[in-house]
Amino acid sequence: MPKIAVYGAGSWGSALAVLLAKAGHEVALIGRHADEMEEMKRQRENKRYLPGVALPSGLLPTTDLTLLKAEMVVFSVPSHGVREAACLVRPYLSEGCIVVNTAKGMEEGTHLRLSQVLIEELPNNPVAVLSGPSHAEEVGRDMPTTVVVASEVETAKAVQDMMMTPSFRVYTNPDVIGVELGGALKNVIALCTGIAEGLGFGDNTKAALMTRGLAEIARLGVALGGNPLTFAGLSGVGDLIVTCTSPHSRNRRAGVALGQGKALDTVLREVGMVVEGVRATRIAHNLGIENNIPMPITEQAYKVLFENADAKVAVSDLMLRGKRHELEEVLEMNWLS
Ligand SMILES: NC(=O)C1=CN([C@@H]2O[C@H](COP(=O)(O)OP(=O)(O)OC[C@H]3O[C@@H](n4cnc5c(N)ncnc54)[C@H](OP(=O)(O)O)[C@@H]3O)[C@@H](O)[C@H]2O)C=CC1
Ligand SMILES: O=C(CO)COP(=O)(O)O
Repeated sequence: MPKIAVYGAGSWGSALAVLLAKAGHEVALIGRHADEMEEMKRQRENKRYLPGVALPSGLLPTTDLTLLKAEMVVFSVPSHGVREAACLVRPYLSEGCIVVNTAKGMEEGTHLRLSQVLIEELPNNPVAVLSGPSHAEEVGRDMPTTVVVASEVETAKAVQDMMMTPSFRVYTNPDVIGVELGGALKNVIALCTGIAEGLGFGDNTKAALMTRGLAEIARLGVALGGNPLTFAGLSGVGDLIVTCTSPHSRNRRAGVALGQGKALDTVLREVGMVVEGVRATRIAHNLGIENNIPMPITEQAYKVLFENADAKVAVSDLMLRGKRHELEEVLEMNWLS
């Protein structure tokens, strides 16, 4: 069985390492704190990030970077750590080893997608992206899950072969841009549906935010080169649904607390894990302006997060926007032609 290394021992890295080890691979789960990895090795559990999930015997928790010499390296560090992590692991990777990014975000400052960051830093390695509706808590417990891997065809198929199990169904899609942007931008909308929930609004409001949120994700995504149909797939609407509705979602939970009136820094401290939607809101706001793409929901999220706007006023501003045709972009931009 091929050797696989997972770099980043938070919730997602741990769940994927469990999945891959159960599939029969020899897996090194590489974290950055020796004491925590030793404890994980002793307890056979990641008590901080994935409590209640036993680590199978084929999974080695470690800080030993030499174990990155593997056939596939899965990157599971938050988006803001991806470039630093790529530089750190570079000397240890075998040439041709597939690098799979599983973080959902973009790089602040450059506005690069994370696969672009990895390609810049790891030019000798094929890079793939794994995305889709997949909470660590459920993957760690073998609950049926479907995801998508995006890259050039042969790499995507190799990742599909290595990762697919009876409870983890992996589809391929060549549209790397669409898959990555769907995964990064849904976090903004999940924060917003959480805020609506925290304000005491109901399912109509959440469905409105999800549907019109998808419209603006696709609008920006297509302008940046994504395939419109990808946004109707697992990494688009699929991940949007799970993140906006699941009790596991950190973005949704952070939104609920914000809607209840807590301050952003308090909320981030309380969640205690990465809330990618905060950075993604800043990035999407800037990308919308740069590309002249209307992003009304993102715009209001930006005001609430970074300009102290009242969330209730933000919802009301969205409701009072000028009249529009529902399928404006589809008709204007000939998406279906
Ligand atoms: N959790 C989930 O269900 C899913 C998460 N994702 C995505 O995966 C990515 C990681 O999320 P997740 O695992 O949930 O996050 P967590 O907050 O659970 O864990 C983050 C992990 O990354 C480590 N880390 C942070 N910065 C660096 C760095 N620069 N170098 C090395 N390690 C670092 C943290 O270490 P330390 O403890 O030392 O800070 C921690 O182990 C995110 O982009 C998320 O959107 C995607 C699908 C599902
Ligand atoms: O991307 C995810 C599930 O597909 C995880 O979402 P959260 O980061 O909001 O928990």
